[in-house]
Amino acid sequence: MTTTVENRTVFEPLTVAIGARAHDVDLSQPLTPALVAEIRAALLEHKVLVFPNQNLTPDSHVAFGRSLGELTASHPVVPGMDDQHPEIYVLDSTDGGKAPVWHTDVTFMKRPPLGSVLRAVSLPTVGGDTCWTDLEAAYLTLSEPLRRLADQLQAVHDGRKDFQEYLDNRLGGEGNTWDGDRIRTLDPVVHPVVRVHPETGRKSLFVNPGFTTTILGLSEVESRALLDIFFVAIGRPEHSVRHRWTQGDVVVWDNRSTAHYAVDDYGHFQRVMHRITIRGDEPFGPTP
Ligand SMILES: O=C(O)CCC(=O)C(=O)O
Ligand SMILES: [Fe+2]
Repeated sequence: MTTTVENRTVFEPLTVAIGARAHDVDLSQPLTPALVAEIRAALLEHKVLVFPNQNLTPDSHVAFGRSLGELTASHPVVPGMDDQHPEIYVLDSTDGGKAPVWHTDVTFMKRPPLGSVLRAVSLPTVGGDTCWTDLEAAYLTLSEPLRRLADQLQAVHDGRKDFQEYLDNRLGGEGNTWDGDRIRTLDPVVHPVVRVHPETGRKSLFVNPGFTTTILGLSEVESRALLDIFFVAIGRPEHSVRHRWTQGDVVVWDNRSTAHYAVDDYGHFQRVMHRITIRGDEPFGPTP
């Protein structure tokens, strides 16, 4: 459904499953409470909101993020942009800032972010799109018996493959403060395989090829086979939206019910994005 505020059309759906584009919204200006409420409601309905042609600075990017919720540090491990902007995570393709795999952000922590606000700062001349996919739709592609099984499972999420070396070698073992704790180790965490959205009550298939390594209580072979089945359910084009960036575009996503994939099709061109993250809560599964 298209959303209107004071007779203006604000959000136009991009697909029936996921994604909407905002019209006539200037994120550099202070937002009225009514508009903030519309953005929050649209995020629950569409999961991914595209705000084209914005003119944000690092300061106004942070200010917009704050209007949506409490911000985290840039990342548990990767330092923020500078002392003035510790919340901004700079993804620079020439310094490892690529993510060409379906993943939900920071699920290797007990409390992954609620959502993120990503801004295109410097784009390659070709390629560099980002895709988001609906994990509620992924859950619904599973057969009923498999859904019943998934509802009961828990899985291990491990960020060490991606961030341990960075933590040890580039930061001397001292990461950022996350949920009040200084990060010195990246101990794997356990989350339900099916996450219940804390605001809508809808179920998502909350595993991801980026960070989920095993399913608790299964043999290694069973765990691998079942994760493969779950991963195949994630990322169908029909459940996904792909954004072709223009400089200044801002995209907000709900990290509780989506995964995303940054397409690495621009070779050695530089691509720089700024991301801020909104603090989230501990995922919970369906009650038996
Ligand atoms: O670079 C992008 O388009 C997205 C990268 C990513 O995974 C993120 O910002 O969380
Ligand atoms: Fe990401």
